Amino acid sequence: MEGGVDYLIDERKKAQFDVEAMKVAWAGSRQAFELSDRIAKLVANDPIFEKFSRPMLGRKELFKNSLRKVAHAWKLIIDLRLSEEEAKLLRHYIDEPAYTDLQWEMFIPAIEGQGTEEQKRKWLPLARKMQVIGSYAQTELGHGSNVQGLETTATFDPQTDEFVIHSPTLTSSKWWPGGTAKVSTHAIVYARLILDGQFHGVHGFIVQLRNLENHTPLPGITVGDIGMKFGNGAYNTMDNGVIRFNHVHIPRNQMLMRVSQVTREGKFVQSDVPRQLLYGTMVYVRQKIVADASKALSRAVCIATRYSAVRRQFGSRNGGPEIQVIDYKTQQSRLFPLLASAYAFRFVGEWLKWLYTDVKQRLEANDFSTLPEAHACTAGLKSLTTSATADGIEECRKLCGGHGYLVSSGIPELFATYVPACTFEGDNVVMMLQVARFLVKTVSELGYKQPVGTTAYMRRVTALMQSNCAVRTAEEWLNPGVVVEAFEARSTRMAVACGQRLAKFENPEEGFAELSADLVEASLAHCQVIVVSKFVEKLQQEIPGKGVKRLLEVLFYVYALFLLHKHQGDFLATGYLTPKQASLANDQLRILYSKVRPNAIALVDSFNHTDHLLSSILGRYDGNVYPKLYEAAFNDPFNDSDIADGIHQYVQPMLRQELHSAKL
Ligand SMILES: CCCCCCCCCCCCCCCCCCC/C=C/C(=O)SCCNC(=O)CCNC(=O)[C@H](O)C(C)(C)COP(=O)(O)OP(=O)(O)OC[C@H]1O[C@@H](n2cnc3c(N)ncnc32)[C@H](O)[C@@H]1OP(=O)(O)O
Ligand SMILES: Cc1cc2nc3c(=O)[nH]c(=O)nc-3n(C[C@H](O)[C@H](O)[C@H](O)COP(=O)(O)OP(=O)(O)OC[C@H]3O[C@@H](n4cnc5c(N)ncnc54)[C@H](O)[C@@H]3O)c2cc1C
Repeated sequence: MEGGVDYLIDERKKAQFDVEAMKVAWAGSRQAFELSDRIAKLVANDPIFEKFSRPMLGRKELFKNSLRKVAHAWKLIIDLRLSEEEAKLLRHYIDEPAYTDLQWEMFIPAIEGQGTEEQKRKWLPLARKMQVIGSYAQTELGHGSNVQGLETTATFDPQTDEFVIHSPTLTSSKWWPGGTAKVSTHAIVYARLILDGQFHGVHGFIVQLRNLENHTPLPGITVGDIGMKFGNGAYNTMDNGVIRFNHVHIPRNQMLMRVSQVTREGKFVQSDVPRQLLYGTMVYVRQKIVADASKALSRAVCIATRYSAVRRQFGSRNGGPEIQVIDYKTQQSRLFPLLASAYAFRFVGEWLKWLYTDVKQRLEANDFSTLPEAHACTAGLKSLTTSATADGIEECRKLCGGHGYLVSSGIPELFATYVPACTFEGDNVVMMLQVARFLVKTVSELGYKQPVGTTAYMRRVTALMQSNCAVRTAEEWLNPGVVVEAFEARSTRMAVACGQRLAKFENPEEGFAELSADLVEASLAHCQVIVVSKFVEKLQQEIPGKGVKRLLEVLFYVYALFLLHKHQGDFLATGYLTPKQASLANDQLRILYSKVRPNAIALVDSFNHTDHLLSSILGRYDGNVYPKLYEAAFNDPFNDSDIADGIHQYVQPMLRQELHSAKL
């Protein structure tokens, strides 16, 4: 058997649900599905957006090609009058990090969230028309996570009514800002505000970097690229920059002044707006990153699932077909939880978008009450989903065996592009420690303050601490209430235990540092409660289409019981489950895998990923893997000639024993 075309045709016949309806459930609505499908096809059919050859290009060629794609995309946006939502979908399907990500997802949101009305009126139209191109320059060579430790200074000069932006040390050089090395004309630069010799915290300043006529850096600005990053292609389409400022003057009205103001006289005025709003752009982007996780994981899972149905190993008797690797229970136990996670992250991402929209509206009306919860949720879910997705993509590579290591599998580039999400917008451990602070505070207030939002379950602290799981059979695990309660009890017990241990320290900060590894685990447990509960809430909604809801229920149980199995140490140590109950959960998990099995291909088809987006021979929709792998090998430019450069010079002298006289 040369190709897997027939295998995938057979697999699609096994589906026990309406795939078209599942596509709508995945997209969120019929309208969202149609929009997304239209833009996906627009990109797939446009040769300028070809990306299969990307990993073979050198850095300069790669970058220039990326600039061309953005220019073409921008032209399409104007010609086709695409809305902002459509433009962002276009970016998703083009699938290439570029300076526009920073322009649209950080520079513009930073001005929207931290600018005054006057600043918004001036800068937003320019940015939205791409008449200025902006980036987000926060991180420095010496500090990224510790924003309060940034060293760049913005000193007010009352003589000229200007701020002087300066990099006083090597470590204060801005380091990483995407889009900055070669493209952006402006950046939001985060710097320590100095007024009359006094430090007034870190603030954002709009700084022009380049001449708008000839694109050269302005006087006092040294700027360049920080160098090649992990993987060929991948994030190297982005020009991450280094910037040094040598006493660069900017007008006073280019400090983002919604949170605090500096008057003409150089006086600092703190408004009623909490200082944390300066971090608002990161809350916005973390929410986007959560939404992005399901997209990335679903791509890897789609490739690994299709290939697992095509690939056969062992079990042949008398020359008959071998076993499809997807039928191995070990393959299922590694793959199906990732499939279920993609759906879980899709739904929690949808909810987080709602939460963010709600917070944004409140912030605009100067209601800051839900900001701590939004910060904890975005930080925690960003950490949970990106870590699981990065690990999941790598697991998908292994699920594809040796061929998964080929660039043409599509997985190496996806992995290389995706993994920095565990670090940027907040290192994942640092983010979980933020959740920990929120949890510790919630637990310490339990005696007199009702927890709300995602910690509301801790109102039942007494019951969750005292009652134990009642499951007696594997079947009894198929109850959403039972499953959610198990996660809530484990999380509450872990958080309360941390709180009790912290109370023994005289210095709370010392205690927090000492117990930080346990606190991270408690935070993860809490974030898992959120993901599991939001999946259940999704299932409580009306979900049309034959068999769709039933399959989503199966995936919910797979996701939750897989986590329970993986973290059974926590569930047992906190005393909520007995070893027997944990073992019953695992028995149920095996039954669930057999329910997923006939639907696996249809479930990944429901992501509606085009072959262009997957850019994978192993994950091709038609399953025609082997002929295409063979064809691609001989199409590789390395195979242009039978005799590679260097063979005559370095190999033949060795074969002839003439190496000592050869010119090397
Ligand atoms: C072709 C045309 C196409 C057009 C369309 C294009 C569209 C493109 C679409 C693209 C989609 C892709 C989307 C993704 C793009 C992403 C690109 C990413 C590139 C990467 C960028 C970056 O990485 S930017 C830099 C990010 N840096 C960080 O995240 C730093 C992390 N550190 C921190 O956030 C903080 O310093 C901290 C959280 C660690 C806090 O430290 P510390 O304790 O020192 O804090 P403070 O003392 O300052 O404050 C404590 C107090 O504040 C609370 N708090 C902290 N953060 C927040 C917050 N964000 N919001 C609210 N509250 C916060 C904290 O909990 C404390 O509260 P207490 O109550 O006092 O405890
Ligand atoms: C591809 C990419 C694009 C980026 N784009 C931008 C951009 O456009 N603009 C921008 O401003 N920045 C950008 N960044 C920078 C990014 O935001 C930072 O790298 C990130 O915030 C992490 O900070 P750091 O590098 O200082 O890590 P560090 O904080 O130095 O982390 C190193 C290690 O220390 C640990 N650690 C640090 N603090 C603590 C703590 N308190 N407790 C326990 N452990 C701790 C971390 O867990 C990690 O293991 C980008 C980064 C990447 C990789």
